[in-house]
Amino acid sequence: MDAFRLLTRSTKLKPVSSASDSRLPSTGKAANPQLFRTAETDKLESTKNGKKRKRSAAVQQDEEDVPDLDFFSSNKRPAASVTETAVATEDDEKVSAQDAVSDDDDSMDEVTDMRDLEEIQVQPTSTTDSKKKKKKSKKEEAPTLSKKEQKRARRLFPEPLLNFKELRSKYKISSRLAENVAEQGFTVPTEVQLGTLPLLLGESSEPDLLVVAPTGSGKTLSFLIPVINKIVRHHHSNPDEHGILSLVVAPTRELASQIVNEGRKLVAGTGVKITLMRKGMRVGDDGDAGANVLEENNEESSGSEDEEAENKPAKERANIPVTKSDILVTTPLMLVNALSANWTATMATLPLVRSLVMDEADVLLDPLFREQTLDIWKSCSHPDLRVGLWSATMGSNIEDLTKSTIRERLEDLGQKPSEPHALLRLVVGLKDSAIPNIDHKLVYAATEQGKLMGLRQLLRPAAASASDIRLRPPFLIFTQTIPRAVALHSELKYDIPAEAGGSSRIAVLHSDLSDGQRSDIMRDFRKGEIWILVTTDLLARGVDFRGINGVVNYDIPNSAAVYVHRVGRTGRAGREGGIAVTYYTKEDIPYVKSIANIIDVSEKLRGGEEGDKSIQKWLLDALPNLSKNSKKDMKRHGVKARQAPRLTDKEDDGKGARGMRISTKSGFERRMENNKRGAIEASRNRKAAAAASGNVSDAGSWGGLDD
Ligand SMILES: Nc1ncnc2c1ncn2[C@@H]1O[C@H](COP(=O)(O)OP(=O)(O)OP(=O)(O)O)[C@@H](O)[C@H]1O
Repeated sequence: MDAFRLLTRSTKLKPVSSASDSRLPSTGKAANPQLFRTAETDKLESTKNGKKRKRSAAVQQDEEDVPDLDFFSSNKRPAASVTETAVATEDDEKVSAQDAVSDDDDSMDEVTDMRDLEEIQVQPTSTTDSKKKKKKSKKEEAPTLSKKEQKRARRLFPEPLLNFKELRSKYKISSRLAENVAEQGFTVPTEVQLGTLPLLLGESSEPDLLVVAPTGSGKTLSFLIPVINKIVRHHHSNPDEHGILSLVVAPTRELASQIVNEGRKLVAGTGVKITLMRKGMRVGDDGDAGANVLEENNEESSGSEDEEAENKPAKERANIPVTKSDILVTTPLMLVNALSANWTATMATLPLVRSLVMDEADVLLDPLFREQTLDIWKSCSHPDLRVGLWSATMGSNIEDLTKSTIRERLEDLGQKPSEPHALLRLVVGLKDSAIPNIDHKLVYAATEQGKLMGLRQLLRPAAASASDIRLRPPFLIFTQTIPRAVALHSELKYDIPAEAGGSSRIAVLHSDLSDGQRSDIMRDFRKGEIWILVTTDLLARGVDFRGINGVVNYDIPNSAAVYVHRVGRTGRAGREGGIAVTYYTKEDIPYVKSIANIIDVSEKLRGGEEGDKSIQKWLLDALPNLSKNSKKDMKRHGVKARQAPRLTDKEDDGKGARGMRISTKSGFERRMENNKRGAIEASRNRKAAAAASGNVSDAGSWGGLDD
C-alpha cells in the first residue's frame, strides 16, 4: 500500500501518459505556440459550413457548468479566443461582424472599447463596424440601452495579424525591426500578438490598451515591437529630440532585466537604445529642450556585461558619461527614487515619454506598488502619452483605476491629446484562468512533514512512480516566505547525489540576496547548471525560463491570481507536458477552493473525459468558501501560521511555528540537539566568567602583566 497515495485520496491522479513522457517542455519549442487552436479550428469549420458560429465543445461545456470564479471581475463566463474574432472578420461574407455577437452570447468581449458610451458614439472609429456605430449615434436620444446593447456597441472586430511578414508588408514597420523579428525564428503569431499588433501598428490613432492574455503567450514581443517602431518613426520625424521616449515598468528586477534582453535583440541596428535602470543611475534634465537623459555606462552592452556593470559600486557608476536612451526598463521603486533624487517636494517629470508600458500591470497597481506606479504615470507629462497595461490576470478594479487615472492625468495637465483615441481592452482566452496545456496536481499532504515527504519523492525518479507524479528537472519550487525558502533549500541541499552534481544542482533565490547573487543564479538556472530552484513569489510573474518542466507550490499561493502566474512558468509558448504540483495541509483547507476552481476551469478548457480530471465535483463542493475579508488577509499575509516569526522551542506552544517548520528531524532529535547546544553554551559562559574574574585554569595561555 502506498502511504502517499492514501494521503492524496482527495484528488484523482491519472497515470502519466507516455505522450507527456516523451514531450516535455525541456525537449524544445512547440510546433504551434497558440493555446486555443483546437477551438479555433472547430469554429472555422462551423463557419465554413455556413452555420452560425459556435463555440467548441469544451468551451460550450464551460458556459453551462463553469463554477463561479469568485475573484476578479463580475463576468464569470469564458471569453472566446481572439481568433474567433479573426474568423468572423476574415470570413465576412459568411458571418458578418454583427452576426458574430449571437443573441444568446453575453460572454466577455474580445476587444472592447472601455470608454463611456457617449464618448464612443462621437468618436470616429476605423473598425469594420464603424458604419453601424455611426448609424447608432443618430439614435443617441433613444431610450437608454440595455446592458446587452451596450456591450454590443462596445465590441470591436479589428483585423488580425495573419503572419509576421505582414508587419512589414501591411503595417510598414521599420525594415530592420522586421528583420530582427524574423531572426527570432517565430513562425506563427500567438493569439495576443495577432490581436494587439494590428491595434497598435494600424493606421487609426493608437489606443490606450489593456491586455489580458495567458502566461507565456508572448506579450513581451507584442508590446516591444510597437514601442520600438514608434521610436524609429520618431527619430525620423524629430531627429533633434533625444531622451527617454518609452518607459517599461515591471515589478521585479529579474523581469525588467529579461525585457531588456528581449528588447536588445529587437533594436539591433535600428538606432534605438534600450536600458535597464540600475541602482545609482540618475534620470536627470540635461538642459536640452527639457529632455530626460539617463546617466549610464554602456547602453549597447550585452546582458552579461550589463550584469557585470550592475555589480560595480554606485560611486564608479556615478562617474560615467551621460548618454541618451530611448527606452528605459525599470522597477517602480528604482525610477521613483531616481525621479526624486534631488529630494524636492515634487518629482521630476519625464516630458518626452510617449509610451508607458506596465508589464504585470495588476500587481503594479496593487496597493503594494500602487503609489509608486501612479507617481511614475503622472510624471509622464506629454499629452500624447499612450499607456499599455499587460497581464495574465486583471481585476475589474484595475480597469476602473486605469480609466480614472487617464482622466485625472489629462485634467492635471490641462492639455488635450493632439488626436482623440480609445481605451481598448483585449482579452485572449478565458480571463484570469491558468493555461490549459499543463497538468495540475492538487495533493493533500496533511502536514508539513507530508509535504517534505512528497517533495523528496519528486526528487528521486525511482520513487516517483509511487506518487504518480513524474516531474523531471528543471523545475521551480515556490514557498510562502524567504525564511521558508532558505530552510527548504538547506533541507534538500544534499538530496541530489554527488554523481548528478550534488548540492550545486539546487539553489535558492530571493530578494534578500545581493543583485549579483541573484543574476548569477538566474544565469545558471537558464544555462541548466542549476536544476531545481527554490524561490518565493519574486519569480512568480513574467520570468520566462522556456524549458522548465514544472512548478511545485510547496506552500499554497496567497491568491488564485498568484496560482495562475506561478504555474504559468511552465507550458510557455504552447509547450505541452508541463506539470504544476500544489501541496496542501490541514491548515490550508480553508484557502484551497479558489485554487481548485482555477484547476477545474483549466481542465474544462482543455477538454477530455470527465474521469480524467484531477478535481472532482465532490471536492469542490466540500471545500469551504472564504469570506471577502479572509481572502484579503490571505492575499496580504499568506497562511498566518507560516508567517510566524521563528520561536524558540520554549516559547512555542507546539501549534504555531514548530508545526510549520520545514524539517524531517523528529521532536526528540531536536530536543537532544538543543540540549547539546545549551550545554556547550553554558560551558562557554562558565569559562568566560572565570576568565573575567582572573581565575583561569589554563595558566599557560596567559602571558601575565607587562613590566
Ligand atoms: N510567436 C511566437 N512563437 C513562438 N514562441 C514565441 C512567440 N512569441 C513569443 N514566443 C516565446 O514565448 C515565450 C513567452 O513569451 P513572454 O515571456 O513574452 O510571455 P508572456 O505572455 O509575457 O508571459 P507572462 O504572462 O508569464 O509574463 C518566450 O520564450 C518567447 O520567446
